[in-house]
Amino acid sequence: MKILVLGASGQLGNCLRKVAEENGNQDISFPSEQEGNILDLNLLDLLFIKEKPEFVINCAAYTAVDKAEDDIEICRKVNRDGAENIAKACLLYDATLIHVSTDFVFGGNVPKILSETDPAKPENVYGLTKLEGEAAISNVLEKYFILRTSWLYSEYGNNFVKTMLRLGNEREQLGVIVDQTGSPTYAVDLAQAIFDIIGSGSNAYGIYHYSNEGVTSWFDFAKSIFDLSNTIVKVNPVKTSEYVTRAVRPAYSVMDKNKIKSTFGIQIPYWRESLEACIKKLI
Ligand SMILES: NC(=O)C1=CN([C@@H]2O[C@H](COP(=O)(O)OP(=O)(O)OC[C@H]3O[C@@H](n4cnc5c(N)ncnc54)[C@H](OP(=O)(O)O)[C@@H]3O)[C@@H](O)[C@H]2O)C=CC1
Ligand SMILES: Cc1cn([C@H]2C[C@H](O)[C@@H](COP(=O)(O)OP(=O)(O)O[C@H]3O[C@@H](C)C(=O)[C@@H](O)[C@H]3O)O2)c(=O)[nH]c1=O
Repeated sequence: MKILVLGASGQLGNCLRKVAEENGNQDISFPSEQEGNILDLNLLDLLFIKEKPEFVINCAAYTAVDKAEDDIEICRKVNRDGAENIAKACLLYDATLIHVSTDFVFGGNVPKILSETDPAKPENVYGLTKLEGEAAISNVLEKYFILRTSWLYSEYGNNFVKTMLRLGNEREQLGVIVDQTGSPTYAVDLAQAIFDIIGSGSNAYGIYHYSNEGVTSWFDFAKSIFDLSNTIVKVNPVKTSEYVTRAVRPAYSVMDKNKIKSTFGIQIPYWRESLEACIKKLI
């Protein structure tokens, strides 16, 4: 089963590489951003001809949520046009696309657990362009799995866990938002779930939600990061209104995972247990 990973040098790309190595999967390629620039259709064409993938995993994205507010054009190019380019290549070469999207497609103004059929209503540029990417894929292709995930972290790349560990060692106290609720996701768990979907041989194409089990706030998440890493730092709960950011973030973005669990028989770890596993690798 030949697999091609795009956006391979990012956080999730690195986790896919690590899990593939651990699983002994060698039939997978991880081209660099130059070899696999998703904005270049000719380059994608050559890559698909060379690799002949049956599955393509798209991890490439513009993920700087605040910066995106002032950088709409490039953000949309990567998150919408890039996704569309990959879908077109998948259609042409008969590959199945696994694309990663986000809880930020939801506005999060209502404290309701969100299923795949709930209406999306993004409140920031990043979420909007990711939603446009989802639509572009479903307009072009039938054979796709879109996995919406949330609050991704791992030992690779930039993420909230690594930021907290750094700030916790630099400062005596920190303010962390207490009124945004969601579910953290260890990118290694997501990587394994992606391989499970490929391995299932299922053709139940469509949109799926995946995060770790359980619900928390950024404040409680930060407290757990410091507890599990034995970092001594005072964490002060702050309200969203007191912590000014360029982009608006959802107040409540907890996603229902029943569809992915029942369709593929995937078992999802509880967020704190996965966090512990990640912290052990980081300290
Ligand atoms: N991080 C998170 O908290 C969450 C992420 N997601 C989604 O998960 C997916 C993976 O995220 P994550 O691994 O954390 O993101 P990263 O930002 O770590 O990785 C994205 C990668 O895509 C690359 N990239 C950007 N533009 C292009 C391009 N034109 N061609 C090829 N590659 C490109 C980036 O390169 P460079 O760094 O050089 O720009 C980077 O290596 C994304 O789709 C994201 O939207 C969903 C929910 C939460
Ligand atoms: C660094 C820091 C952040 N925060 C808040 C700001 C924000 O509401 C929240 C998370 O901030 P970050 O900038 O780390 O994460 P952010 O970029 O908002 O994370 C999002 O990334 C995109 C790509 C997604 O798809 C989302 O699922 C989500 O993971 O924590 C604090 O309250 N205190 C702090 O010291």
